[in-house]
Amino acid sequence: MRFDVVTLFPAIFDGYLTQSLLDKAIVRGLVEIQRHNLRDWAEDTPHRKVDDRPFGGGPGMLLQVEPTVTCVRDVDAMCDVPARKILLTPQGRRLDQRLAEDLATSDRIMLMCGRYEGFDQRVLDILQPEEISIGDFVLNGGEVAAMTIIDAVVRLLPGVLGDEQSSLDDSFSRGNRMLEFPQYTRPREFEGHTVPDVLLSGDHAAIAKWRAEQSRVKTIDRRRDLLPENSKPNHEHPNQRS
Ligand SMILES: Nc1cc(-c2cccs2)n[nH]1
Repeated sequence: MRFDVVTLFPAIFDGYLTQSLLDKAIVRGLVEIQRHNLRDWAEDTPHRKVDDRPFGGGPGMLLQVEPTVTCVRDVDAMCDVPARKILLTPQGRRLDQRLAEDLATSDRIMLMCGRYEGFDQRVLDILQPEEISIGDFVLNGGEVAAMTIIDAVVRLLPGVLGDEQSSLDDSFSRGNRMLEFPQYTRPREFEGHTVPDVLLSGDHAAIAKWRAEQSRVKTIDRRRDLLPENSKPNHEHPNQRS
């Protein structure tokens, strides 16, 4: 899979691209990430200006339609595979695991990272990108949202996670809608906090049963909305926080 990131701040991605899982996936040729600085498409070369004040007044600046549309078209044409265009915005469809799994089936994704007050509306009208939000909060720019999408998608690509780290059993993966059961590792006791005996028993059936119950209780307690209608308890669970 290839990602093309359109951004005013390509350097923001420097450290992120060298983090181990992503770096290994790139080195192994499982993913390619290209950055494109929107300022390279500025008409006004001395100042490389790509933003301007909004018509009708109002705070802040908008990213102008001409450099943005020209940049996206040029980047799209850089490789034969057409890019699935995604614009990061708080107004977009909320990212969830199902959308991440859908994105992971794409051969090429272009991530358009806005700044300031966003893009001139004609960028959306002309390019018709998919608008995606990573949550109901406002960031200073789309770059963090873009990294979130890259992170959630790359780990789903075949071969990226070894079998022992498979994403198949993740919370939310492939329709799984239960929260994770508690996990423990050595030491067996720390400051009086011990590991549940069942996990030390070697009884795999009992362990699986315990883990399933722990997931169910935690999901009821924290994310009852994830449970299918027919399995929602109609009483307050003893662990239910008030
Ligand atoms: N979910 C989300 C996206 C964003 C931004 C994208 C671009 C500028 S701010 N904030 N929150």
